[in-house]
Amino acid sequence: EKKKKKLPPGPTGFPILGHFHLLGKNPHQDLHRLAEKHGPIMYMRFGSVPTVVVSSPAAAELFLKTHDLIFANRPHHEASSYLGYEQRNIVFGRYGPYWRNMRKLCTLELLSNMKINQFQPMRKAELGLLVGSLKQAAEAKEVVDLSLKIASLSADMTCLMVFGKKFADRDLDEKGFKEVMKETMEEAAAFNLGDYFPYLRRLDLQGSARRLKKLSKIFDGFLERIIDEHVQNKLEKKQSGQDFVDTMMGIMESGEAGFDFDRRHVKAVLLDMLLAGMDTSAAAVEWALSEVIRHPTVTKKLQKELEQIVGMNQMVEESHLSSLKYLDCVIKESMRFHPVGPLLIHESMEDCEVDGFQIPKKSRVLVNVWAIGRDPDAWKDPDIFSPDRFLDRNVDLRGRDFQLIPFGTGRRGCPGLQLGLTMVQLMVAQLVHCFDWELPDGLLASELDMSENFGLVTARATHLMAIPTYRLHE
Ligand code: HEM
Repeated sequence: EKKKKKLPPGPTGFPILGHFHLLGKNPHQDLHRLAEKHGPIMYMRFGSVPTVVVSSPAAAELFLKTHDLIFANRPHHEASSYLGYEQRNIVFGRYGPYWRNMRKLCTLELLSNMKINQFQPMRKAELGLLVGSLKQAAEAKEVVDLSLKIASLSADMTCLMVFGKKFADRDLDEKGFKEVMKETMEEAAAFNLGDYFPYLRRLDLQGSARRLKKLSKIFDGFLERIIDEHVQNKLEKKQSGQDFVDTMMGIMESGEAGFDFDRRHVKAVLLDMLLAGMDTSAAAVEWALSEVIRHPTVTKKLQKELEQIVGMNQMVEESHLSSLKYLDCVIKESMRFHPVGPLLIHESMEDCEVDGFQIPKKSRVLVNVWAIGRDPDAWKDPDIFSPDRFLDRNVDLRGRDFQLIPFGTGRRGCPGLQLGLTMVQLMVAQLVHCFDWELPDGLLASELDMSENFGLVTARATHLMAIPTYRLHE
């Protein structure tokens, strides 16, 4: 009862998500014992699917470390059929040799430290372009749509790495990149009846299959054009370097993969990199900047650190990042407070027993990262944004400490962690170092709307508009 009062409501607006709670009669005394020992765990049935919601660091450790292998599967999701090329991708892929091989391939060819470093000059150039355009806006004292700018920068960086070139907004579809991405994330995140009542799937009562089909057609056409272009360039020997598409096509043509690998697999993994990388990084930057703007003392402290480490005569370089300790605290605090993946969605591969509690095969496990980040037993004053809490506390966000897991952890943890973190740290540092930010229409920083627009898998910040003033010495 005491715990119930202290815990916040869950991210989807479900007041029970943050709590230990059972629907109906409780046949599971073992679950009570488990929850008493490890903190809030909820067990219920959504339709025909047994579902466990885990909302404390200790319980998350049980599912993502102690029993990681058993819970390393992903459940069926309507979006996985359409956007995951029938679960041929990594994000929705079923645990097994194919998923392992694909993940290894992507880590090696795109997400390794060596590959990330290769793209450092590209990130510097792209960020330089953004700073240039913001400088012009600063001279004209214009209001800037920061959300849009950040989303475009993240899209450009991701496309350059994955496809070897940038695209105009309308190249994907007449609605534009950002709009299609937004619709896709919303569909992927939506609660879908068919996932819990399989016999309703064919009726498509919510119309999500129809909408997902339409979206997947847009992406498929776009990816087909990109692959054709790469094939053509290779035939005409027009190409300079080798990008991720060339590498994937090379593996497909050589037959060296050692597992089924055709165009559908190439497209599935290209779409993964686009969908998993672009929106997450942009949302994380948006949240962090919004919090920095809302807290002038945090802005001052961060700017002071940047002045000392980087100096007022130059922009931030990636080589500075490891020395920016307060920046590290700001990003950690922002990810604790606003995880862009508030619920990790896993599935049990077999019947198992977790500390005395029986969990059947194909149960869904939702790790409530949002509630864990606000667990009063793990965090002092969890509802206050305070980066300073990390100054004297060695808490890591890479999956070692279960009270802070914005990238997940274990077998299904984010393989793009290093790339995503680098992009987020660099963008936030640069935008705070080069500019002071003022909100338009005399809006006070404390009045900035921070209401969280949650879906099941992503959380978006509200639109951030602001007026920049350039700070660096010419
Ligand atoms: C700030 C940026 C990012 C955040 C916060 C983030 C967060 C996450 C989270 C929470 C998961 C789910 C983990 C789980 O279910 O246990 C995930 C999975 C994944 N992420 Fe990221 N991510 C980010 C950037 C990226 C980038 C840049 C890429 C690649 C270009 C990427 C690729 C993936 C993939 C492929 C998966 C699926 C892994 C699997 O199912 O095996 N992410 N990410």
